Amino acid sequence: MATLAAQKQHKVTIVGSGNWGTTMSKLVAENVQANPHLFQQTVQMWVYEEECIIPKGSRHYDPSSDMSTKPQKLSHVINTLHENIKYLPGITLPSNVVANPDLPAAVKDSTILVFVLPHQFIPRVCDQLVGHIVPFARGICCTKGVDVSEKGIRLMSEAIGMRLNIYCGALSGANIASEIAQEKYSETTVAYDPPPMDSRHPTPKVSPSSSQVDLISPSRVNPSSRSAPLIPLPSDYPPLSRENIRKLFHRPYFHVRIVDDVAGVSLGGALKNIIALAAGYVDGLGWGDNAKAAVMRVGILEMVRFGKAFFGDSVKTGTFTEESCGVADVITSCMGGRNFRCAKRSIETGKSIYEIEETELNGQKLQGTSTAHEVHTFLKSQGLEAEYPLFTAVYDILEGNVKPEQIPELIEPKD
Ligand SMILES: NC(=O)C1=CN([C@@H]2O[C@H](COP(=O)(O)OP(=O)(O)OC[C@H]3O[C@@H](n4cnc5c(N)ncnc54)[C@H](O)[C@@H]3O)[C@@H](O)[C@H]2O)C=CC1
Ligand SMILES: O=C(CO)COP(=O)(O)O
Repeated sequence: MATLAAQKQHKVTIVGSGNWGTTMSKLVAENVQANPHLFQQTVQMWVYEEECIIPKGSRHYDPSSDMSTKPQKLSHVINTLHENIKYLPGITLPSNVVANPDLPAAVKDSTILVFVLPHQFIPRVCDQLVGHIVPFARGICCTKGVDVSEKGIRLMSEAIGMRLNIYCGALSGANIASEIAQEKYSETTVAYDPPPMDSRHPTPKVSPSSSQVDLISPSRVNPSSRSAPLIPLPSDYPPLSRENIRKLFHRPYFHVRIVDDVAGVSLGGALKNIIALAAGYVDGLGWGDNAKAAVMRVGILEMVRFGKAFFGDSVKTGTFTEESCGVADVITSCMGGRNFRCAKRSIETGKSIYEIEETELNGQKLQGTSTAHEVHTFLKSQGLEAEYPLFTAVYDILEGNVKPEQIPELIEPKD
């Protein structure tokens, strides 16, 4: 009788440890415990190291302890208290989450890399990963943003995949981290559609003329241009099928739907942050829910138009309208997200949104402000700013070119 090859387990590293990164570490760590045949039991969480001190309001505050009186390394505090007191206070992490400030050590031998960094840090962190990951690793990008350069626009999952020469899917949804950390029900969308290529299948051919990130279509970086063919997953690992990826993320309180539209999922997460800023502005003006609904409506139309215009047939309209990563994320982000709250506060206080981010977010980062700039840079390069009046209005408000009070006239269709 034939014996089955000994199966290895996948090692998972969460690259990031902010508000969402720490929440992802918690739920992934719960799932690896539930699936020991698929996943190694320790989940590494890479921490961008900094010093912190336990604040007075914390349940861990103890004036007789060094941690409450002298600055300590954040990774040490997380591993000692099993709590990220800075970015996810009040939530106990499973003991199999190990905070690690050493990036190469954190990703060593990991076959699954879950990227949860603010998008501005992705390129640099990926550059630091080159040569330190196994070549057959797979990525899932939970970061919300886009990557714009003089070469064009690409998804963060593409930016990761092309820099590291790995397949990278995306996870995005109506997912305010603090609610999920408290195990309140939510849904998410995972875009995962890898080429059929474990060692039982041939590696897909890549055109020899492809020249990595330099190859661009008229409007965007060509996602299929890679420096080398993808490396198949060795057959002694469990397959990284959709079902097994679902097992990594699905929890009773975090319901996963898997689709194949990486562009739609990624763009929903990135562009809703611009819409949330607009919603924050009109709410800060005291204009009420109808005004908020109006900017959400226009923003959703621009989101779909943007996807179709620049990502073509790879984007499905239904991803925006039917999945958590689309309209649902716009709604939750325009009710309670950080971009919404900070834009609103900036109107209420008369301070710039950058000052609000600096003084009120305790190190957490907004993604909408830089995304508005990046999307504007890209649209301008295409001469298409006027086709996206809400995205353009948010950019112009951030730049001080127009006032939030002008939003209604700015988004009114022009004959
Ligand atoms: N917080 C949320 O509710 C959700 C966030 N997201 C997305 O997840 C991504 C990550 O956000 P969060 O985890 O919330 O982060 P965060 O905004 O809470 O924290 C900022 C993180 O950036 C790190 N950092 C600071 N400087 C750095 C540097 N130079 N290099 C690398 N890292 C540095 C900090 O250590 C911290 O971990 C973003 O794209 C965000 O849009 C997605 C869904 C929900
Ligand atoms: O992406 C989010 C909810 O899905 C969180 O949005 P903020 O970054 O605006 O808090």
